[in-house]
Amino acid sequence: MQKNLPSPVKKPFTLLRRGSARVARGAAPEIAISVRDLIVGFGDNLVLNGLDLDVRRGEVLGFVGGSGTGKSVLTRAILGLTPKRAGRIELFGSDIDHVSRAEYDALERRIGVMFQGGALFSGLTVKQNVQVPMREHLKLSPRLADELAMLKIELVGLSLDAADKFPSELSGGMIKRAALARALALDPELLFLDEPTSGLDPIGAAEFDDLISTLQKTLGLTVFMVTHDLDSLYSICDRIAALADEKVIATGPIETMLASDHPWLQAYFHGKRARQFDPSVIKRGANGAGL
Ligand SMILES: Nc1ncnc2c1ncn2[C@@H]1O[C@H](COP(=O)(O)OP(=O)(O)OP(=O)(O)O)[C@@H](O)[C@H]1O
Repeated sequence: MQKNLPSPVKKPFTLLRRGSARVARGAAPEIAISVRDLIVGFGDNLVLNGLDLDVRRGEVLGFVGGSGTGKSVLTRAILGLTPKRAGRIELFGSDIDHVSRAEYDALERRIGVMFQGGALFSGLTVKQNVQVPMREHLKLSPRLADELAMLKIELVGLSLDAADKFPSELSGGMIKRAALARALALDPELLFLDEPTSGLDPIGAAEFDDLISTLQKTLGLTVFMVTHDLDSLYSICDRIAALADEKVIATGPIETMLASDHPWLQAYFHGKRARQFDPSVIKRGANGAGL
């Protein structure tokens, strides 16, 4: 997915059209992201064709699909970075094609994005990277900006002396944590994670999964996570959505994926590199039942 993602991070929503429709008011919608009949293509290459997807508030949704099927394109379309040909995308109940400038700014502040590879600004320290979204959206004194950045750095499990290091001085795992700290800079409700465990060794990947899971629970986050990591899908995802044939072909808990007879899901979840089904590692709901 990295090939199409900006580096360093490009501002999400830059392609949003700013109309005049009002943001839905009243009770908070249960659906954080709603996508309907989405069509995205490049020339003759139709990548997404009639895609529907809901991401519920407070869930971790794992988004899977073969290489080149359009996971990145969907993520970028939701973030307003890739234009669509047709369809409707709502964030927190607001149609992103019809929000005013003020509503757009407010939406942007509710979202954090961790791009694959981190997409940190190489000329800025970790602390300065974390402060980039704060500078864009908040009017903070330097002292408060420093204190807040240090809090985020601590939150993701980095030692405080990492704050003054440049990305080139960090390990792969530290870069991911720094990128996560930046994604959390504005206390978002919705977090986009792009292959967060790729490139980590199994222990580092498991630790990162635990971190995401802990943060999601303690901060009440909704998480949209593109991943190829079966361990993440089993252990931290409430539901999984699978992309194939230009659409979401299945959504549901891991059991739904395991039971599907779609050839791609069969190959992915039961193929040579799949793991043995172990119910004890599946994420459990509050009542102890599988979700
Ligand atoms: N800006 C673009 N211009 C032209 N084609 C594009 C563009 N962005 C993506 N594509 C095409 O869209 C298709 C889907 O690409 P995408 O990067 O979304 O796949 P992916 O599912 O994220 O793959 P991977 O798992 O390998 O990262 C590919 O055929 C890709 O070449």
